[in-house]
Amino acid sequence: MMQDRRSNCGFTSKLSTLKIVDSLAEITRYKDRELLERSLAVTLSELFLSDEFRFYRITTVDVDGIIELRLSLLTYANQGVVISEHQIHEHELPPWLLELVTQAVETQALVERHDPENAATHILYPVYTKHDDIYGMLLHKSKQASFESRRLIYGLLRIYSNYLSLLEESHRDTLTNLLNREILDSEITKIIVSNAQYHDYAAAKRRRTLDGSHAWLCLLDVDHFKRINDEWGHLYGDEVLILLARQLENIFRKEDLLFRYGGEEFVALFRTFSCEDAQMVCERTRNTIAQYSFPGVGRVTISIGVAEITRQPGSSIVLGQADKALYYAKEHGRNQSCFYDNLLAQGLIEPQTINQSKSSIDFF
Ligand SMILES: Nc1nc2c(ncn2[C@@H]2O[C@H](COP(=O)(O)OP(=O)(O)OP(=O)(O)O)[C@@H](O)[C@H]2O)c(=O)[nH]1
Repeated sequence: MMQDRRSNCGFTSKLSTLKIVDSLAEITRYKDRELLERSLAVTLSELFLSDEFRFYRITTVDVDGIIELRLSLLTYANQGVVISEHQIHEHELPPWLLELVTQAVETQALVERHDPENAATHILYPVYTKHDDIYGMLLHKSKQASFESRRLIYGLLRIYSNYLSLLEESHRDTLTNLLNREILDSEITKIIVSNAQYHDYAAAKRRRTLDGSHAWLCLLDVDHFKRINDEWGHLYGDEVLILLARQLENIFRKEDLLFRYGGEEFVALFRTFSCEDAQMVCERTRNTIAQYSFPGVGRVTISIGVAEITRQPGSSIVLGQADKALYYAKEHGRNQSCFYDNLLAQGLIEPQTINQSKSSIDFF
């Protein structure tokens, strides 16, 4: 009986054991989340050759007080062929899928639906974070899904999400729980690489083939932080850093990335549709912090240096440019935000060179 079911789901027991071991090794080979998801999709479609897999990321957005679910397709795999991530809009999704997702979110369990037209079954597996929130959904389309195949996929997804949690933890700063600098470089590089695929970057922006948005790196540094440590002690200094991180999380949007970059330095990566919007974001950040009363310490200000991420030859150049703007802000009164391009256009600073980029950043 067991043998029958196994051959139903398309693999023999010996081969499948080897394949599963290989799959586990493959899934846990990557540190980059996107590669991890890709390898999961490839693995599943190699194990179940005639089936289709789609991996969706689920996010929630607050639209005028109503929480809406948003899906983006991270990977699509069919017979080992993987098609990469793209954002999808709700109207592109069949109504049955939205219904299935809602059911899975409500029941927090695997749900499925028979598709008589294609004589197939759609099985939707929720994927959880370590806090038991639903992080994504795996949609498996199969003509012969068995009990064992469901168990196996469920098990692989658990391994995947446990590994993802470990990875996420290793990317977090232990004091503030923001992202740490280890993955900052790769996040900047991803933006540079995606910009670089356009030969005429400026024209691509005008035509909105780049979705019209600008990507910014904002380097924030606490003013006179040494004085806080000296006057109140390191524990209070640490508390300021923790509270500042929470403030930044409130100010920036969920999709923006926040890092603790050094001792009292933070980085935000965010997108806006115009330079003015970016200036507004930075000023709002600076102002909110300046008005916040840190328990026991009182008012604390920050200085901000900003660089646009375009097609610089490397992440250290972007960081160097933001650092140069930050240095200018510090030297000219602190508690202000300065943009590298504006300072350069006004002749207030010299262009950042590759050699400077290697040495100008402080590490902690
Ligand atoms: N409490 C605490 N202090 C830290 C931490 N990391 C770095 N520091 C301290 O942060 C201080 C940074 O001082 P400086 O680089 O001189 O800068 P600043 O006093 O903020 O002065 P400006 O940046 O010029 O406004 C040093 O005293 C470091 O010891 C940390 O994790 N916790």
